[in-house]
Amino acid sequence: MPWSERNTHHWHDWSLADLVAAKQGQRVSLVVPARNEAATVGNLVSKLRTTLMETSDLVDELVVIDSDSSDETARIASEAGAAVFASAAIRPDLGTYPGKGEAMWKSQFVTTGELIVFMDADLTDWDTHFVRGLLGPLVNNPTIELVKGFYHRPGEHGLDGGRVTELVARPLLALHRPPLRDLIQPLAGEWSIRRSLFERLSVPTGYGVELAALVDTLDTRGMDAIAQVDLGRRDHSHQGLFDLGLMATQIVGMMSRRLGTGPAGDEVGLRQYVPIDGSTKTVERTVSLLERAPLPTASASDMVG
Ligand SMILES: O=c1ccn([C@@H]2O[C@H](COP(=O)(O)OP(=O)(O)O[C@H]3O[C@H](CO)[C@@H](O)[C@H](O)[C@H]3O)[C@@H](O)[C@H]2O)c(=O)[nH]1
Ligand SMILES: O=C(O)[C@H](O)COP(=O)(O)O
Repeated sequence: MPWSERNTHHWHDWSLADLVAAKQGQRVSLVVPARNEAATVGNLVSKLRTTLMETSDLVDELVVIDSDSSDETARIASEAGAAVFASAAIRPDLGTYPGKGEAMWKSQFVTTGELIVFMDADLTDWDTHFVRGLLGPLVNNPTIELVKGFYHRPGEHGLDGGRVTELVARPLLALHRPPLRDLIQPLAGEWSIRRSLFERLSVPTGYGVELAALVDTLDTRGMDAIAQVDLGRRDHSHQGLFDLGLMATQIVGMMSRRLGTGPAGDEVGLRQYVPIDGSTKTVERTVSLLERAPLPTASASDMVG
């Protein structure tokens, strides 16, 4: 039976009660990295808390990592019932960098669960069963170490992926890691992982984090350590194409590094051109390709370069 049949599941394959019973002895940490998500984080946290912590025992801790927000994200998340940590304030001795991957990497120092579930904070169409689905394979199958969500993305460009998924992630995987083509949403922000694996991964501080986790899990553990789960429908707030260029650069940079063809340093200069008043403005953007080293050896000067 091919991987896509063996290791593809649906969130309703497991009941909440069965999962709570099956996870016995293992703690679950739900981690939400958030940068300026005041509009959505409160509702997200309170729904997750009520359903998965108060009326059931599936999640043991719900942690929002505030990724240098300049809005009310931290206060709103805290009032909704999350434990909130500023990414920059976690282990300051290790330094601090901007980015989603950095927030996720730092979460390891303030969580205790053997099982970690990540969820984006900007979801607009979602439900708490996402967490249930992402835990199903981890709780029930000891060989599974990383679980990726996938979903229908309503109204998105007539395809089921986003713009970076279709134009960057899928082509990169086709060229360089064909087994991962079976992942329907390789960039999904909703995924879960055993702590024992996460702490051994190099973690790009920016948006390369999702694809790097997949590539490195494939390379070190094989496809049989990965599962994917149909979570139904999902929608989120969308970045403009200009900013997705930065995300794409980080993802291509992460892959180049793994192919041994990455740039010498941890930064690249992305040049973009913006039409303004009939002329073209050149915008220079510095894009970080920095990666945090696997946890046991990490220190401020111990970055992957
Ligand atoms: O510096 C940052 C940037 C973003 N975020 C949070 O990360 C999540 C996802 O960020 P977003 O900018 O909405 O990403 P998308 O454009 O939706 O990108 C998709 O693709 C990315 C690359 O794989 C993934 O990291 C995302 O989770 C996935 O939703 C949100 O909660 C953000 O608040 C941070 O915590 N720090
Ligand atoms: O998965 C992606 O490609 C990014 O999340 C962007 O998605 P979008 O094109 O739907 O905004």
